[in-house]
Amino acid sequence: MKILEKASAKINLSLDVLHKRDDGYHEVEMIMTMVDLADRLEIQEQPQDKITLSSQSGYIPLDEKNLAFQAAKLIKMKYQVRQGVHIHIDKKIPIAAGLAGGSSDAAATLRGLNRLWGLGIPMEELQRLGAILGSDVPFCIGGGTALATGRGELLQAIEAPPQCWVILVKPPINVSTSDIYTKLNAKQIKSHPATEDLLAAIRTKNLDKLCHSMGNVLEEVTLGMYPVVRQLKQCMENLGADGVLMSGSGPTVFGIVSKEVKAKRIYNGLRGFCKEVYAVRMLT
Ligand SMILES: C[C@@](CO)(OP(=O)(O)O)[C@H](O)COP(=O)(O)OP(=O)(O)OC[C@H]1O[C@@H](n2ccc(N)nc2=O)[C@H](O)[C@@H]1O
Ligand SMILES: Nc1ncnc2c1ncn2[C@@H]1O[C@H](COP(=O)(O)OP(=O)(O)O)[C@@H](O)[C@H]1O
Repeated sequence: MKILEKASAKINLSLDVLHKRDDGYHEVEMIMTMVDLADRLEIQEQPQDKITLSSQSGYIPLDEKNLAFQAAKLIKMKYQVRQGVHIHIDKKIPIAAGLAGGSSDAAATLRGLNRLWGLGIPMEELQRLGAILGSDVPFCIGGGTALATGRGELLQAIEAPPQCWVILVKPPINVSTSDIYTKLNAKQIKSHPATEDLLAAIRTKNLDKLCHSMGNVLEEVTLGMYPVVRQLKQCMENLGADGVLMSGSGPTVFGIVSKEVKAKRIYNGLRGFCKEVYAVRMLT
């Protein structure tokens, strides 16, 4: 049997850090949502009791380092499954981009293997398993739009934002999430995002207010280290995006617009600067 799973990219409409915890993680408050840019996973039984991976992308590990491999290993171990599986990842989400590509592949693997092996694991339990693999994995399991707290694994589902276009641009650099969090001084954050205003904007489907309430405290660190990210933000603003923000720890910058024609204009404008540009719908 072959199972197909879609692993969508996420963006952070807001990312606030409240403090650094004793376990080394940061206590966050984030509003996350999915966009229509996705990897596709084919999950298939194989006769031998082992986990194997393949991908058309030459840029992701195909061994234990891959988060999809780790997800398969975890679920096999927890539920004592003695069957093998082959996972093919059709990679479309840029890597180490702040778009949770690896986390979403891990989430899709957990969902897919739950189906393939008929394990009947409820969503909340899958999310608890996901949290072992990474802070973003629980959100990627359920998708939708959520307010995430704790280290990102505590989720409260909220309404979808109003319909809009999202233009994503990723400069040709890879950013390590761990590096960015290490360099952040949680006690000296200059400006915190207006999370309450953003929640209200989403609730009332007010796209203009949404665009003006977005914020990400990790920008301070990433923009300081990589000036190209600041330049791309400026460029996206100059091209007329209604709201512009860096996603997660970066380096992807996204712009929000309501009209397709404007999305296309910004997309074309950015293609002159960067190879990795996407114009996609927000998944509502
Ligand atoms: C920043 C965010 C925002 O959505 O996304 P990305 O930029 O990675 O997409 C996430 O919090 C990333 O989640 P994820 O990529 O799953 O991170 P994890 O594997 O759990 O952690 C990677 C490293 O980041 C740091 N980390 C992560 C989450 C958190 N709340 N506090 C932290 O300090 C820790 O140093 C950890 O070792
Ligand atoms: N399935 C996967 N897809 C992408 N990257 C992966 C995957 N598994 C492991 N990784 C590794 O995880 C790191 C972060 O990748 P990714 O999840 O794309 O970052 P981000 O969460 O910042 O978008 C990369 O160094 C990459 O090598």
